[in-house]
Amino acid sequence: LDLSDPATDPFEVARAAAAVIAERTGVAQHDVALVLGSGWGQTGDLIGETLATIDNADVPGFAKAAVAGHSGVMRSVAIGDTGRRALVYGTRTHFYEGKGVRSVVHAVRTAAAAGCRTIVLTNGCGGLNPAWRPGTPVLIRDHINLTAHSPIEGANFVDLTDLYSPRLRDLAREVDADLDEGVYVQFRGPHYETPAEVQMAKVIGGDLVGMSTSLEAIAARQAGLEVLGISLVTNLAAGISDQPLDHAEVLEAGKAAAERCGRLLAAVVAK
Ligand SMILES: Nc1nc2[nH]c(I)nc2c(=O)[nH]1
Repeated sequence: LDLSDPATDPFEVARAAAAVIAERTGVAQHDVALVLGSGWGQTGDLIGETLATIDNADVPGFAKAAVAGHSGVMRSVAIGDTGRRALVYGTRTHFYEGKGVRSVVHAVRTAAAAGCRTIVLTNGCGGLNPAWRPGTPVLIRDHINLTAHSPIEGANFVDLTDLYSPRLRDLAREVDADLDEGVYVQFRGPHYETPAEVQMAKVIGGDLVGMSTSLEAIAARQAGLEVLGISLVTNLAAGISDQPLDHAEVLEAGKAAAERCGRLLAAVVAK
């Protein structure tokens, strides 16, 4: 079940992962999956009671997070008293880790194999709109994938119209009417963009720059999941303000926004 072996069927690894999740959580089906990006780490707790915690290393296809401070676990969380379950991933595999696109989207495929019909992809990102101060959550309306890669293998021409569900975006705005929307541009990373690259992103229609999410969203569409994407602007993208990027500022902004983001996630997921 080695995802890096071309002979392996990645969907078979996802089914094996879902079987471990069902066995360890005691439920055959989860309903909504959440990927918590930078700054979203603590928001999962506001969704409901954690009923099981599984170490990523115990689940086929997942690697133990190497990054200090990132939890290498996934959690089965009761969604309020709806009787439904959320599968909450505490960390994600970024494309820049060089583990291959299959690893980047494995959590998405596992969520679908575990029965989820919806996935909420969150991330931390840079904002191109100066009105979006650090700590502002922004709904993703569409994306521009600059990775030059796709998770889809073979002549499988998946349509990506309305990839970011208008229905779920409306639901989110019912919860928080002030939410703005924007186009998310995925760069490979791990370096931040130059000011010139940020201006390019702006010229081609981008509002947010990040290093995740678009490949996961494409895989989610292929798996038939309804997708909601929410970015947390943790910094102004390079060159938008004359200040250099500071990762400490990024993490600080994420923590400050956790309350608003947690309430938003909890309410959307419960609908
Ligand atoms: N590409 C890119 N990714 C990011 N992630 C975070 I947090 N901030 C940024 C940013 O400014 N650019």
